[in-house]
Amino acid sequence: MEKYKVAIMGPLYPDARARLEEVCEIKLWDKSDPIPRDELVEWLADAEGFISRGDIKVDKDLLSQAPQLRVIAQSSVGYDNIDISACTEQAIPVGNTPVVLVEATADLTFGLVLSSARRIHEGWNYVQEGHWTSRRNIPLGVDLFGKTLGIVGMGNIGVAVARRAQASGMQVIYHNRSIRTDQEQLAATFVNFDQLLEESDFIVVLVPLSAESRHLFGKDQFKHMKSSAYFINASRGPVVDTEALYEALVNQDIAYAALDVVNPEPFSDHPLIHLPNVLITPHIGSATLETRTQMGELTADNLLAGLAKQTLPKCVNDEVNY
Ligand SMILES: NC(=O)c1ccc[n+]([C@@H]2O[C@H](COP(=O)([O-])OP(=O)(O)OC[C@H]3O[C@@H](n4cnc5c(N)ncnc54)[C@H](O)[C@@H]3O)[C@@H](O)[C@H]2O)c1
Ligand SMILES: O=C(O)[C@H](O)CO
Repeated sequence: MEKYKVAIMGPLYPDARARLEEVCEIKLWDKSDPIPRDELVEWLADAEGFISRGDIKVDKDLLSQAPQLRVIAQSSVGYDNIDISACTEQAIPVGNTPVVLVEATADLTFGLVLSSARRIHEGWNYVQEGHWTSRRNIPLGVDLFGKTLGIVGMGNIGVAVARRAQASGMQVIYHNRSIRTDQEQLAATFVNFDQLLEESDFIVVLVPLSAESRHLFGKDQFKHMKSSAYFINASRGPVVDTEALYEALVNQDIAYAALDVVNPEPFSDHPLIHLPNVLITPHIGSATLETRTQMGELTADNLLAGLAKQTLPKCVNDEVNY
């Protein structure tokens, strides 16, 4: 049997790789920098399947140069880098990896809440730098118990973060596109956006990036928050206006920011990094061995289903899912 031609933006985990190699002729880009656009265009000229990556823009122009393409899969739940309507127009189903990454991402997100509130990383730096001699004088942290956590984007990961917060004795309020039908069971209260900004001691952001959510958090929103508020973003960097966040932290309009995602990524020379009231991790929400392995498997399942013109297990544009 002739093998399917596929272009894959790595990493590609060993189990998924073995399955794909059985039926696919693979071109694999496994460098951490994104593939140059002209090289990608060349790769896609005869590709039937494509595993894309969040740092690659999949737009109309790219799709128009990929005449054989019949499925795109991506190892992430977010797909803001892909023009979904252009894919739908070309009858290309797009597979993503929701659900399998929920618990790992919720752990990291709540880890940011906990680490920033209790200054865990600062404590470790203090010990490592040899300052723990007789007395400790690092800034005091704050309790989680009895505080209010506001979640913006109460989807799969938001709900899993709420469970963790409730176990620590926090009250949970949330703002979402719509009131959740299971909110009684979640023991969380829907509030409007302004109310959430005003009442939360900790704000966790977990909305997908869209035209509506781009710069959802800017100068006015930070001014609306408590000056003691902790702001945690684990969604996408552009949901926040980075310069406005920097100003809010410098002016102490808010107390602290903990970010797993920033704009731009990678992020190595912005003054935000040098503020004392910031904690940044390099977009590692789902980065555990078990979870990344499952994401790799689901991505392979989506790709293989699309190549075989079958229904994708997880499809973003269901209308073209055969
Ligand atoms: N940091 C990481 O490594 C990491 C890992 C996984 C997901 N994410 C990000 O987290 C996002 C959420 O993932 P999920 O699995 O919970 O998705 P989900 O679709 O289950 O939940 C998203 C929720 O946000 C709500 N929403 C959408 N737009 C909104 C808006 N403008 N205002 C308020 N609510 C809005 C939706 O109604 C939904 O309930 C992803 O889209 C991705 O960008 C980041
Ligand atoms: O959307 C996701 O799944 C994560 O951000 C991984 O990129």
